[in-house]
Order: sequence, then C-alpha cells, then structure tokens
Amino acid sequence: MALVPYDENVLPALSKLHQASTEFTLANHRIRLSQDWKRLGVAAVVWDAAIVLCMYLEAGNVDLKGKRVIELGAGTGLVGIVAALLGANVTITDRAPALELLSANVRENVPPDQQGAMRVSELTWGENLELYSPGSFDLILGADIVYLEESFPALLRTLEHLSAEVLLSCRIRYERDERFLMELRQRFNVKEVYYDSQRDIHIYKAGKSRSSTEL
Ligand SMILES: C[S@@+](CC[C@H](N)C(=O)[O-])C[C@H]1O[C@@H](n2cnc3c(N)ncnc32)[C@H](O)[C@@H]1O
Repeated sequence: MALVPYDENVLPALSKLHQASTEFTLANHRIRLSQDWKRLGVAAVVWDAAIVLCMYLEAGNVDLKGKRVIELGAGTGLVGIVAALLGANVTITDRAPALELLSANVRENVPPDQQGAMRVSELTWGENLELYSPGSFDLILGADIVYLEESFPALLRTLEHLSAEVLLSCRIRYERDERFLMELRQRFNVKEVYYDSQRDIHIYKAGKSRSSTEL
C-alpha cells in the first residue's frame, strides 16, 4: 500500500480519510457520500470547509430557493447537494477525474424529482470558460479550493468570468492563501461573514458591487 503523507493541518482526520463512505444529516436529509482517497486524492474526501459551508447554508444565511448556483472544485459534492436540497438549481463542477464519483453521489442523495434541476459538469478553472456564460449564475460556491498557488490566477479568472456573488469557505493554512485573499480583494468587495473557531474555517463573501457584500 502506498504511504500517504499525512499533515493534520492540511488533511481531514486520518481515520475519515480512508473510509469508503461518510454520512451527514443536513437539510433534513441523510446524505451518504462515497469517498475514494487512494484513487482520486483530495477530490474524493469531504473537507471541513465543505461541512462548515453546508451548515452556514442550512442555517438560512442565504436564500437558495430557485437560485442558479455553481459549485467549483466540488470534490464529493456535499455542498452542491445540500444547496440543491435547500431549493437551488445547482451546477456542480470539478476536473474530469472527479466527475464519476461526483455524479454517483448526486444520484444517490438527490431525490429523483430534484435531479432535473442539477447538472454535474467539468470545469477546470480558467479553461473553456465560454461554456459557462457570464451572468448565468446567481451564486458561486467553493469549499477548500484555495490551496494550490499555481491555480490561483485561473481560479480568479474563473470567478471574474462567471460574474456572480461568491461564497468561499477556507482554512487559511499558508501565506500563499493570504496572498490569494489579497488578490481577491483587488477584484471584489470581500467580507468575512462567518468563522468556525472549532474547525478554523472562514467563510468569505465576495461581490462585484459594494451592495452585494452588505446583505
Ligand atoms: C481540497 S478539495 C475540496 C473538495 C470539496 N470542495 C470539499 O471541500 O470537500 C479541492 C478540490 O478542488 C478541485 N480542483 C483543484 N484544482 C482545480 C482546478 N484547476 N480546476 C477545477 N477544480 C480543481 C479538486 O479536484 C478538488 O475537488
């Protein structure tokens, strides 16, 4: 078996990492997600930032009913699934290798009559953005997607292209993560709307106009 380097500041608890599935009760639903850390790595385990963002949405901080939502770097899909269960029309995206597990988790957890309002599709940040028209979403969601410095310019380009309000749930681990936030602040009005001290997760709202961050 390959030895997986483990850094408790970065990865979910080791015991959770190797579970083939994990369960949550959120939005009045029991959600069971398949995980596959050994095959797919970071995209195939649930991160604390996703759990905190789901609890923030579940608490009613954002009115999701009928909203057009896109999730970036969705991984196992927890956030997008919860947003759909709370009434949003959700496009859940990630890189191609993550999509099979993501689609299976959506099929397993979203009631059949709501699956029509959902789409799972490939979105590698900065690539083929013409497939996603600016203004076609009301809200962008992202959980633990700020961690790879080389991806920051493409991620910022993607956020700017989609041109919608953004909710980013992050653990700030490194100086480079702070640098990303500085870059984000140069392009958007950014406000921290929540901090979970137990899990050390921040939620930031970013909007193009000042009024959108003053909700
Ligand atoms: C740390 S995981 C977080 C997964 C999930 N959002 C969660 O919080 O449980 C980071 C996610 O970002 C995705 N990702 C990384 N680089 C990406 C890129 N350039 N384009 C699209 N997705 C990317 C990964 O595939 C992975 O699913």
